[in-house]
Amino acid sequence: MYIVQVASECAPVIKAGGLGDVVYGLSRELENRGHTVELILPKYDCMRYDHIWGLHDAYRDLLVPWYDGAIRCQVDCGWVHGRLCFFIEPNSDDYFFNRGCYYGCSDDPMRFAFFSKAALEFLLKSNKRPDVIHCHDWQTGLIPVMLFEMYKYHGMEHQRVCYTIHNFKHQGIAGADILQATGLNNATYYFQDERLKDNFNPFALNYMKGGIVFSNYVTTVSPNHAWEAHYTDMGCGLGHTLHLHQHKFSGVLNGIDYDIWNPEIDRYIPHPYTAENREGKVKNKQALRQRLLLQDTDKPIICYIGRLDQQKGVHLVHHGIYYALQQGAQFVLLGAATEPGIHSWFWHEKQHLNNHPDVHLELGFNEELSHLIYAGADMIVVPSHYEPCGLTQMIGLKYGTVPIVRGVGGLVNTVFDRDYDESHPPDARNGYVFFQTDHTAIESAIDRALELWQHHPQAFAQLVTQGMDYDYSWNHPGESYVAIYDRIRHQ
Ligand SMILES: Nc1ncnc2c1ncn2[C@@H]1O[C@H](COP(=O)(O)OP(=O)(O)O[C@H]2O[C@H](CO)[C@@H](O)[C@H](O)[C@H]2O)[C@@H](O)[C@H]1O
Repeated sequence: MYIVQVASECAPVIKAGGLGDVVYGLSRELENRGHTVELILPKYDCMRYDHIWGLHDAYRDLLVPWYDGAIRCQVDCGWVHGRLCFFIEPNSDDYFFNRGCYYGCSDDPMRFAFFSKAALEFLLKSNKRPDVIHCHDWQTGLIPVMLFEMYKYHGMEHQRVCYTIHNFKHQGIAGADILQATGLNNATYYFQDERLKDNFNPFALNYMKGGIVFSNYVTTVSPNHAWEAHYTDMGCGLGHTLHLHQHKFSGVLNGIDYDIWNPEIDRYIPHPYTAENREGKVKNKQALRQRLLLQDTDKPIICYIGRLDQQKGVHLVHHGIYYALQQGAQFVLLGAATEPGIHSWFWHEKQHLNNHPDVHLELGFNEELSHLIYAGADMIVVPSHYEPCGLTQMIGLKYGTVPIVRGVGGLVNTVFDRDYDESHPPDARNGYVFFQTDHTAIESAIDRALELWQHHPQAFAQLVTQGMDYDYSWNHPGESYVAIYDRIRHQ
């Protein structure tokens, strides 16, 4: 099969969070299975060019119709750790992707509508006719809309779209001008309940809703979150739309790329280790302390790695830091906030705790450091408010870092409480789960983990082994996506 992934991120060249990991990991798995995969991405000025090999011109003078005229684009192509990627660079005064950031601009809906249009135009003009176009998140929600309303009539009638939602919170909301810009026009047609009209704001168009309505198949990134999005407020207003399209909607649990996230071969950690021999993990813990200037004591290290966002339960992360210190543990946090309020909150905490020998808060994005933290910490907290899948708990498991998670979304599908999970026998449990959002809930889960670490080291080691034995590779999800592609290809 010939599959084209269109997304706003692909790790490690463009990574703001888990979307990048998934786009890269799934693409590699599909190629390993013998399929042809290409990726279409924006050419951001701030992406990691050091991760692209052989960047060269692929298509010059791609004229992308936009409003009444056209924007001239250049498409470059190169390999990102073996994946063939096409990067779209528009030449216009809008500087869509030359902003020094991936997201966070007031015209984001316009920027990514343009990217979606350009991606389709590139496929059309370069005569690429994939069996499946796999689109991700709101940024590419307009692709199936434009494909089936416009491009289908210009030679792309056989292409099918699989649309994956990684985060229902961000849906891409725009006004009627987007219809003129993209050439979809016909406002009366698109401002219909069964098309793009936002379910709550009658004057707005919703890209993600468009993605759900027009795609041949829709997934989100875990079975439990598929249920939550359909039946609870976690669908952020799209529950009814999902209900109407339930025949083509399901949850596929993400995988982890074990070529990148694997303590046996991880090039960012000084001491490799395996589930059977974890001496390296002890040394990585020392290396982590040295790197972050933490005191060398006989204490467990609890970590948090992730975006600092309401989604991630920041108030519980914050409480977790102080509670861990109070209970005699060390704490390491690596996170970046886009919301100014959260950023300044954690920045002040960092100043406040700066001279504390048992805690380090690293505010910013640092891929290399994240590997050392996964390898050196004993436990990882993921107290999310909601979590479509969650990768950090799965990476933690692979690195023998016991997850302490809130029982929501994909966390429920991947972490099984050592003491209370009744659906798994004791030798298949791998972490700690709490459900409420108050302080007591996370405290009691941390207490249980620390108690085991401090007083029953052998049982803790056994729990680590059980976690490391789990297979959250792309193997199973890869199979599921191929089945979905096969199903829609023959429609
Ligand atoms: N400051 C930092 N420095 C270095 N690395 C950092 C970092 N902050 C985060 N990361 C890395 O980014 C990834 C984050 O994964 P998450 O599952 O938390 O994704 P996120 O919430 O962004 O995305 C959404 O998409 C993913 C993928 O579908 C879903 O798992 C998730 O639930 C959903 O919210 C991990 O690889 C982590 O190590």
